[in-house]
Amino acid sequence: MVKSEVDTSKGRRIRWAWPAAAALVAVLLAIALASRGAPTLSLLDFTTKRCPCAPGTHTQSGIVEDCCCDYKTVDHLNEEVLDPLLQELVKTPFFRYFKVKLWCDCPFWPDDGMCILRDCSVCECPEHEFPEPLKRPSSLGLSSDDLVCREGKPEAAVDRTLDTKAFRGWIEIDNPWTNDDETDNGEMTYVNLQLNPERYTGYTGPSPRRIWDAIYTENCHKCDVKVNLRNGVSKSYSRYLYLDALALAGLYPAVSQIGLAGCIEVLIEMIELGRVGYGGWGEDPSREFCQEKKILYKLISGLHASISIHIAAGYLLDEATNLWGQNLTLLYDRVLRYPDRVSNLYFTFLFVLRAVTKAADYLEQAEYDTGNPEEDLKTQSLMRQLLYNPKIQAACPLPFDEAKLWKGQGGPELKQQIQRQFRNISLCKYALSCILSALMDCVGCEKCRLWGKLQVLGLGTALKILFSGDGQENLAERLQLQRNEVIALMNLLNRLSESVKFIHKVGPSISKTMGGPLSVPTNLRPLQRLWMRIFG
Ligand SMILES: Cc1cc2nc3c(=O)[nH]c(=O)nc-3n(C[C@H](O)[C@H](O)[C@H](O)COP(=O)(O)OP(=O)(O)OC[C@H]3O[C@@H](n4cnc5c(N)ncnc54)[C@H](O)[C@@H]3O)c2cc1C
Repeated sequence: MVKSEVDTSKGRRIRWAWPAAAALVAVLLAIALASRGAPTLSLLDFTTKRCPCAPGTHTQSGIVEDCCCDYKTVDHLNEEVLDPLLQELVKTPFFRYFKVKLWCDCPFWPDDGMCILRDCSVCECPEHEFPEPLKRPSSLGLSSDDLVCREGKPEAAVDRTLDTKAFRGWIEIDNPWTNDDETDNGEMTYVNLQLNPERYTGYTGPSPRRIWDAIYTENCHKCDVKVNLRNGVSKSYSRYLYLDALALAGLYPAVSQIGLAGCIEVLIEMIELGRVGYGGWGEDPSREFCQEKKILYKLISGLHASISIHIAAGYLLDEATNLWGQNLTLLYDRVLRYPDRVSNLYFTFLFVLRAVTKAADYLEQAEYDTGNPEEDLKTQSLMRQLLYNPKIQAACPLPFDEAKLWKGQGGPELKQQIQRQFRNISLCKYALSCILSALMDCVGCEKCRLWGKLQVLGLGTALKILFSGDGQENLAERLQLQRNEVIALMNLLNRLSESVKFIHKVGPSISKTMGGPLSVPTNLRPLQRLWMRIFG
């Protein structure tokens, strides 16, 4: 009897609940459909309105979070314009060689990384296969057929005394944004990237885990700057030394890193403190700091997702038969089931694309000289097609709005605040590039280290372009990029473009088979799942 009463009351509750739930669902669906049906920013909107820099959601529809283009447009542009151009571009002699220091000491902990595959090792370029003008400006140049490295060949020493002469207008000085000394030719080697695809290498376990952990936990908060003045006075500052101000004051040559353990410690010998131009020592900007930190996190997460996607796209399925193919389970487990990682990949892609288009005038004027006029003309033409592409300009003219993102509430303090924030990100950029670059020396797998270094340099270059000043004005005159930075930037864009293309192609069907993104747990009731699908 009692039981029956309970059942009855339950039944009543259910009967009551359904009409209410149905009404609720109807309302929610109407709202959801209205918001989904609402036009995303059209091409025209971009030309007439300010970029919304959408707060976005972590679903792969609508506007990419903190960016100015929607997913659909990005996929479309990538497929139609970016991917075909980039695929061609990275094959050109100019973009397929990368100068890198492969044998490095880890400044943080002894290298315990073990690489289990032959694929871990990098094919370096024998001297005779490296484009002549990169060695001697007077040489005749090689046909594209000669520019082929053969995998498995022993590393050969290359003549490294060439870059400054071969690339007029390109500056070959030590890059303060990286941990490597680019002028140290004795340690640098040239690598043909085409022969060293980024794919599965078998580098797993505690070593890469520790590096990723370090990458995610390092941030600008930990950057202490120690300043030793000539007069013997030593001062410590917590990250608020404006390194950009020092750069402007021409003090970078006097800056030397004296240690990288956990933070950046910089020894600056200055004749007089007064030489530090505008800005000087800053006050605590921590209140404005989180947005920049968020951006840096998203960039790293996007890059990490891209690396995982390349591992999944080129996986050694059967070592015995050397069978390579796609590992879609890995793709799902590491990337697709986390919508934020996918969204961070799109964010990073748009961020780097914005840097490339922002530096269009500079990149167009740069010399792409490898001594093979035919190939070099092709490189230049591909760059132009990419930099001034009407489809990109119409559909996604401002992939990421670096100025808008840090905009405050307005008023007279606005400009000052933006300037301060630019300096923060500059310092962050320094920390990011420097620490990440140093961490790359701890990557135990050579091929992973190659691509890690290239992509970190590419990210650092994008940050440098976007935040070297506070506007577009005279960027081409102000900006100075090294050849290797441009190579890294465009190859990074290509890596990201390939990743976006791959998940756009296979993502939806895999998510369907594997059960959708993690944010919608499978143990939820249908209504709860519907709610989560609509509102995240
Ligand atoms: C610089 C670098 C380059 C590498 N290149 C290669 C390569 O070319 N080929 C190769 O086979 N291996 C490469 N590896 C190793 C590879 O990235 C993985 O570390 C390895 O495959 C082990 O994967 P895992 O499943 O332990 O997760 P990992 O990818 O190592 O991830 C570690 C942890 O980070 C978090 N995480 C993972 N992805 C994201 C994301 N997108 N955003 C936020 N958090 C995330 C998760 O908590 C995860 O458990 C590289 C490693 C490094 C550090």
